[in-house]
Amino acid sequence: MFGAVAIIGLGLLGGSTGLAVQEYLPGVHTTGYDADPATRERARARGLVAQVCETAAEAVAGADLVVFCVPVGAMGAAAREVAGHLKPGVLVSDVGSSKQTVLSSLSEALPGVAIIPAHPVAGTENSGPDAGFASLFGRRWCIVTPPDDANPILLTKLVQFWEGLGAHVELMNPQHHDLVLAVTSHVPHLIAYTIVGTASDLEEVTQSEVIKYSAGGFRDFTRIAASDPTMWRDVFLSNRDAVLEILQRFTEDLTALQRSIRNGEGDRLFDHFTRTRAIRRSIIEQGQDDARPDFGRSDHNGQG
Ligand SMILES: NC(=O)C1=CN([C@@H]2O[C@H](COP(=O)(O)OP(=O)(O)OC[C@H]3O[C@@H](n4cnc5c(N)ncnc54)[C@H](O)[C@@H]3O)[C@@H](O)[C@H]2O)C=CC1
Ligand SMILES: O=C(O)C(=O)Cc1ccc(O)cc1
Repeated sequence: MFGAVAIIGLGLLGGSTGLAVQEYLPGVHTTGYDADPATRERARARGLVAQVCETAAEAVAGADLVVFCVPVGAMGAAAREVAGHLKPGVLVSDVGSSKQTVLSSLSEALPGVAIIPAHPVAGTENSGPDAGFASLFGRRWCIVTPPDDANPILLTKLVQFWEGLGAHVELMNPQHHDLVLAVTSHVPHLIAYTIVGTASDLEEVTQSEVIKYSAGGFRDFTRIAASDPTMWRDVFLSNRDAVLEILQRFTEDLTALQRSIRNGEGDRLFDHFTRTRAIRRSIIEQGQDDARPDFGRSDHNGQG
């Protein structure tokens, strides 16, 4: 296991990682840095890591593992700040929601350094240093995307690190990761951003009616559409090709449903909804629904 871990970016993911390491891997020393001074202050107050440093260079100086927990569009700039300050033999990783562009940004900024990106598929609509909690990763998937030439010892250590925080680990190539996450996460977020915007732009329906009568479906969309604007702007710009590919298919499928409604094709609608209901049921059977089982303590702060 790594002796010391540095976390760059102390928001939801960085804070949760720091808290989880301190709780579940107590022998591992944690340092951290965030570009925002107010976030560093909150990180100190909450004890997100053992030592909050004033520079990224100081945070990574003694680290065996450096985890970048910044928006995917900031990975390159954050990595450039630590170039030349890393310990020999260090492993650099991240938690970004897209993987191909992150791998190239980190590799460009840190030539010759071992880099193995990862994506814990765990989060909430909240962000910032007050949003993190230690059990975030419990029984959630963490997708690790090693480059072809990844050092197998460092890869094993990274897998053990995420397993130590309670995650199930799966290996995947970055390109496939980006396509899978485009359909399971990125496009669904875009759909939520769209429908909530559509409802708020309606002239015939007032804002207070939207709030008052928001039934389950719309409420769920508003939670997702409250997610961090910087993070999601970066996700869509960085995973552009896969998102556009899935959006194209989605639009075609939506048009087919639209046609069924216009033509009164009840059987087609019924068959489609029956198929999608089965998918939801198999997710629940595999224990992957949102009711997080009892990994760790009850320190989940009720968000998400
Ligand atoms: N929010 C979520 O549910 C999930 C997010 N992710 C990924 O995790 C990463 C972080 O997301 P969150 O923690 O949600 O965001 P966040 O907004 O809570 O935290 C990001 C932090 O990075 C800091 N930062 C930005 N640029 C920096 C730089 N150059 N150097 C140091 N600090 C810098 C910001 O000040 C902020 O505190 C993103 O790449 C996101 O795609 C992955 C899984 C879930
Ligand atoms: O809050 C939710 O429902 C999420 O979907 C959280 C989330 C956001 C981004 C990720 O890359 C992984 C998980």
